[in-house]
Amino acid sequence: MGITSMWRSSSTVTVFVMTRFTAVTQLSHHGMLYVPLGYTFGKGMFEMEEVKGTFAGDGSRQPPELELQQAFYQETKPSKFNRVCVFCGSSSGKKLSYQEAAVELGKELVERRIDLVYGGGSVGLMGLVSQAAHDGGRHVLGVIPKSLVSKEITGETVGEVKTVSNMHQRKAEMAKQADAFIALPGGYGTLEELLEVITYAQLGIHRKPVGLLNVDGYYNCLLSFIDKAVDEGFISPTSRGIIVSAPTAKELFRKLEEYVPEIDELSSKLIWEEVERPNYVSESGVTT
Ligand SMILES: CC(C)=CCNc1ncnc2c1ncn2[C@@H]1O[C@H](COP(=O)(O)O)[C@@H](O)[C@H]1O
Repeated sequence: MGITSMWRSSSTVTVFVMTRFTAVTQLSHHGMLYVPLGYTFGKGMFEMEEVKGTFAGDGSRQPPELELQQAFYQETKPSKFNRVCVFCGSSSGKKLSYQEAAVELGKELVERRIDLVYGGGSVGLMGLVSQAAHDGGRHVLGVIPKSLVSKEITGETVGEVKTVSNMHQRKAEMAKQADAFIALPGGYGTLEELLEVITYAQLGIHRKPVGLLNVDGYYNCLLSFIDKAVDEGFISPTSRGIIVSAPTAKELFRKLEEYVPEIDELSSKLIWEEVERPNYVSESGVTT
């Protein structure tokens, strides 16, 4: 049996959320699984007029069309991620393969019904990945510091634009919005964003997967350097495992979907105040 919509028990959001949390433990106690539908189903998920999820043993009550659609959508959701953050070059790079990989990644987001958050604008690989995701009907969120917002600097952002005060806020906002991170080829900006999310994962501040799209071996030198740092005792083998890499978007997603975070024993004992990790707590309040 599936419960295809959660119920509203109170006019206050806090009590509503608490009701949902306590309900989940009740359902588990009775051996039932709670699989969220996700906002991507659209307005149909907010339909409250009709009672759903009750089935008469004699077959006298059959599920309505909307309920069947919800169940189908839920069962066929091709990814556990709802929104992925992509870091990539504000330049296009010299090889066509980098540009093709950016478009390919955008199309993979579409195929897996995953939305995109990125640094905004239309320059370089950033423009290609966002355009491909947008063309395929995904929600695209570009987060731009106000100093870069001018179209002469970063071009036009497809989809929604969120303007923030500075580069720090941009990273915080992108991280908060995403369930996972992927780096395409890029320069200093891409490396800086990538290394921050790896460092934060190492410290146990978040548990979101981090993927490196190693197009045409672009990141081979970086990966070799990181292996050297492991050999020389500066990065633990456990922390080496934070970086998931693959040459194609498809393979990378397969690995990211299976990724199970492992944190060094010392880091797992650290307690981070919410104020130190606001950027990794999603809107729903659930830290991943
Ligand atoms: C003045 C100027 C060069 C503007 C164009 N430059 C940019 N436009 C948009 N995002 C950027 C820009 N530079 C760095 N970023 C951020 O850093 C990454 C790209 O930097 P890079 O090109 O790899 O190093 C992106 O993920 C983005 O979040």
